[in-house]
Amino acid sequence: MLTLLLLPPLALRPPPPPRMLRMATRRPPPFMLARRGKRTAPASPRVMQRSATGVPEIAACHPERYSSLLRGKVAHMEALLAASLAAHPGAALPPAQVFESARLHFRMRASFKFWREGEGLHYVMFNREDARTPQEVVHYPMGSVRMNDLMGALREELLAAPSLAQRVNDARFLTTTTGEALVTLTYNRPIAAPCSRGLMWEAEAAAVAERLGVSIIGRSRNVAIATGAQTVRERLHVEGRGVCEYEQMEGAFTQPNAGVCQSMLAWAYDATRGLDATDLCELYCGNGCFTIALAPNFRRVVATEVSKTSVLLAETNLRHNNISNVRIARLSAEEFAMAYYGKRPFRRLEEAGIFVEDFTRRSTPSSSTLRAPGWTPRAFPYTPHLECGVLLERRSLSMLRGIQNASHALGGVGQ
Ligand SMILES: C[S@@+](CC[C@H](N)C(=O)[O-])C[C@H]1O[C@@H](n2cnc3c(N)ncnc32)[C@H](O)[C@@H]1O
Repeated sequence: MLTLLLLPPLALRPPPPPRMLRMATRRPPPFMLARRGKRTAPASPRVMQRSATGVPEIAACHPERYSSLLRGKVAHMEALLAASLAAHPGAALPPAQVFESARLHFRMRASFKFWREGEGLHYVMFNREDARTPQEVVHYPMGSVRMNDLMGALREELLAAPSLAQRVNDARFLTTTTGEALVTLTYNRPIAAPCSRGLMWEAEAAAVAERLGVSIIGRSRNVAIATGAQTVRERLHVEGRGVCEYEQMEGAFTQPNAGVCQSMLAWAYDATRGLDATDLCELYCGNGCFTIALAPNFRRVVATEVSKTSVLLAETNLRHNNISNVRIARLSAEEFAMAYYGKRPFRRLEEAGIFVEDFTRRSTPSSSTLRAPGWTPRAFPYTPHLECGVLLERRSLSMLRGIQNASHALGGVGQ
């Protein structure tokens, strides 16, 4: 049996303080203070912080520190995995394959809040520890070049277009390596009605979208208006596998770092070569990012995903890539486990043409065809996160648990 674990990114930071402690230090809500007869101090006005470079520390890249930060993360992960495997003789950790990220302009998507100061409109971000102090982002060196170009141009357009700027809350950029871009603007006002100056959002947004060469989607309560395509098309070059194409959509998960994603897909493709008599079960398949890259290596693939939008995208992506040996079901991983272990049947599986009994009974044990087990960390540049792919050969379940425990020991996951 093949187990390809793609561990979610791990937050290499100390565990949070115990919950009780945090609750004890929290201020009581204002109504409680009023009832006790105390005065509620007015909240101090929030002031936007600017940095000389236009890049707050939270968004800063430090290319000169990248290599040592990555080495530290890999060493930390190696120590955790080695400790977990120590009780299993013969289960030595093979060397990691490490894929480095571009130092700058590696993120294909990002969102920014808007902040108003007089007539001005600014992109801002907030530190995790201080959600009240907006930090101005003039440039975003982590973001793709296309995103950075768009940020300035969109801001200028918004300042000149009253119906677009009025009560705009945030901007979400989704860009691709092919130069396509989708911009989503969210609003605290109904955008289907004219703005206070009598102008319609859709008309102004369509003109701006054309000038910027993007598609703009506006979202307000219960309404979404698109000026053009609602998806962008990404093309990833996966070494050994060729080009994989993906429709992507704002709001449905996409790998943020396209360059590292290509490396991860190439690693996973290479690690699973020679398994064409084997079936693959993929949980959390998203828009089919790994499914499409790996499908040619397997006889059949069953992929599950909980988000309806992602399932639709994955099905579209299978068609675009001419893949016919994959069935996708909208099922949570927990539901799939229930079906797999015979605890509960799910009509959604049958509707997707997946018969779990058939899948489990006819799967071919594959350990004899496996290449050397391996693992690969990939970095989230300048953050404490690390994402690992691990190829496991089934020897003992307790060893598998050891690796799972290593990830839990890191104090949770984060994206
Ligand atoms: C980090 S994304 C990874 C998606 C995909 N594997 C990729 O690499 O692009 C995790 C995905 O799991 C889905 N998800 C979250 N909780 C889930 C659950 N309990 N069961 C199944 N899917 C879930 C999310 O909708 C999301 O698409």
